[in-house]
Amino acid sequence: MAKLEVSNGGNSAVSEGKPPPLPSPRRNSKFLQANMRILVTGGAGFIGSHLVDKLLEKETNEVIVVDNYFTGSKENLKKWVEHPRFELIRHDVTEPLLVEVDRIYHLACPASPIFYKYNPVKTIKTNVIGTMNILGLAKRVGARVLLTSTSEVYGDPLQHPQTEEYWGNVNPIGVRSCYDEGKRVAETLMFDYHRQHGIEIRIARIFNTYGPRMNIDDGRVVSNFIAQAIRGESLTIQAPGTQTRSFCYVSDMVDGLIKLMEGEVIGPINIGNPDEFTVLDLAKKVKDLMNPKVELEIVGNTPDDPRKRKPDITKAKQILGWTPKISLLEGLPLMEEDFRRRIGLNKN
Ligand SMILES: NC(=O)c1ccc[n+]([C@@H]2O[C@H](COP(=O)([O-])OP(=O)(O)OC[C@H]3O[C@@H](n4cnc5c(N)ncnc54)[C@H](O)[C@@H]3O)[C@@H](O)[C@H]2O)c1
Ligand SMILES: O=C(O)[C@H]1O[C@H](OP(=O)(O)OP(=O)(O)OC[C@H]2O[C@@H](n3ccc(=O)[nH]c3=O)[C@H](O)[C@@H]2O)[C@H](O)[C@@H](O)[C@@H]1O
Repeated sequence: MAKLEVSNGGNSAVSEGKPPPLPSPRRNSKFLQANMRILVTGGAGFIGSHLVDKLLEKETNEVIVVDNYFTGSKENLKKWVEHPRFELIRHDVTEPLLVEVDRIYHLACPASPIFYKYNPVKTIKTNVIGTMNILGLAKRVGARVLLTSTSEVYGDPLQHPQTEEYWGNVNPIGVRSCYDEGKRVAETLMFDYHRQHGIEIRIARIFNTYGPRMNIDDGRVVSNFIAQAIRGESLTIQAPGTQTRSFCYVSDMVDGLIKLMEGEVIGPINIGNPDEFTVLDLAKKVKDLMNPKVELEIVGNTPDDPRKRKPDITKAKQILGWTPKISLLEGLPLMEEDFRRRIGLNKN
């Protein structure tokens, strides 16, 4: 029996496991093997569309995106429509999918709290049934699958910064559970398909990522503050404002995801920028950089908002040779430029 790399609660280890399923004989033929065929679920969204841009820079990559456009948009991919190495399919991952691919980046899932709480039953179906469908596809065609999990699997963490070994502090019945418990089940499914069926898996635990192309009315903190500053509205700091987050620029995130997919270790691996800020710090930075006239307003918060979050990225550094390059002060102006263009308000 083949030896497979598996993770033991974040500690990479070697254990007995089934060998991965073989790609179909047709995919093995010399002609078809020339290109790497890559499926990106949720590829019309924020991170997904940046990932597609990066993947298509390589001439031997073909990309298929499936997306139901719940939070994503064709606009994000418009430069690739008609490109010979690109295909876009309207598809909901809660339904089975039949395509012949070598790699699957599985991102499909609403990510902003206002969107994932809008239809929580659909969110958990997307995480559970959607991930099972994708793993079933991987099993059939012998593809390697990467899941974009989340720092929300650590819940309101009692360990700081969070290492991959930490099991988390998650409310199983709260309003965020459709997302955080959904992702925890998705991770479990990944490992069970790996151990039981030999599927090649990779799990990234993504920490708060920001950058151009986020939905303007996405509801997440960086996009909200930038849109508010540009429109001259008060920046809405959800109480108490001392809660922390660590913000990763999207190009760094995409590099980390590709390194993880093409590396040897299955994870889970934290990918994020460890520079930690309070929400109040972030508001002050956006105000100073973009519109010193705007007010800071404390508003009510939502239940179970994690009080602090900062990734320990020792594993990403050592195993993937990855570190984030873009600081918050470099990334915010890049996002401001994109938001000003889309909102249609230039800097005075
Ligand atoms: N951005 C972050 O800070 C962050 C942090 C942690 C994890 N993640 C994960 O990364 C992934 C991408 O996040 P994002 O920020 O780009 O969010 P996003 O909302 O912009 O992208 C999600 C995409 O998935 C699509 N989608 C949703 N449900 C679907 C379904 N049932 N079938 C098909 N497509 C569906 C949406 O239309 C959208 O295009 C998500 O899995 C998210 O959980 C993101
Ligand atoms: O990185 C992660 O793992 C997760 O991070 C985010 O979840 P969250 O950190 O709650 O993201 P935001 O909605 O951007 O909130 C961040 C903080 O800013 C605060 N906030 C948000 C919006 C706002 O207008 N004002 C404000 O103070 C929130 O209360 C929260 O404390 C993402 O939305 C999830 O998709 C992702 O999985």
